[in-house]
Amino acid sequence: MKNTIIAPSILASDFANLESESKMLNRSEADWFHIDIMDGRFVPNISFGIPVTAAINKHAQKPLDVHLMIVEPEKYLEDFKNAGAETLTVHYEACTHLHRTIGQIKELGCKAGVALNPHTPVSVLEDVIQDIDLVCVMSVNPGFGGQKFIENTYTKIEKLSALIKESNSNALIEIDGGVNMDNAPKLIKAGADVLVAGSFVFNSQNPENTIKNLKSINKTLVS
Ligand SMILES: O=C(CO)[C@H](O)[C@H](O)COP(=O)(O)O
Repeated sequence: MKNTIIAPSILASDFANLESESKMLNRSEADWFHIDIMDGRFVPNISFGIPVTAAINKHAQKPLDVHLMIVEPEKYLEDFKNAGAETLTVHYEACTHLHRTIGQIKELGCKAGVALNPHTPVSVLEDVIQDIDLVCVMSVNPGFGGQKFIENTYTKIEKLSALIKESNSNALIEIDGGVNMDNAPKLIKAGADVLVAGSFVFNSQNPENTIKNLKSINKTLVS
């Protein structure tokens, strides 16, 4: 069984203690830092932006996976790259010229991700799937942490896995929203490569241990 990437979402962390939260993630078995950028326009919530991302990057010793839940993301790609982003994920629903935006991300030297809202079918990615490094499947409606996982996600992962395979794409499948120890094994079995977990990690008694438990799921699954 492949090694699942665990990307805790900073959105659920203690914003007054980002240095210690970052150090906890450095110590933990987390693979990436997931950074949720919300603009109050694409989604009905505002999180934080470029300076806070750069501040987290000062302490992070792992790649920053930056999820842009914003309109006109192409205007800010370079700023987020300079703030430390390794992966830049834009929303399909926010990009009129998605192919151009993907090209801009790659020209910056970042990995390119595309996120899909729950209502958006994976088939919209048919003509760009070979150009991207990651598909972020939203398993909640974006904008808030702590929401209930949408069960249709499993079917969507299966359809996306088939599309990736038939297109000879190397894109990773990332699942974002409502991920916990109950649904994570089924998500991995369905084909998820990256699990984003916010409240399940940061609201737990021992976040480091919770990350360890998520990371160890692979070992319990028969390949
Ligand atoms: O993108 C997001 C919300 O738009 C968050 O990353 C996502 O909701 C993860 O948080 P949680 O694990 O608490 O559901």
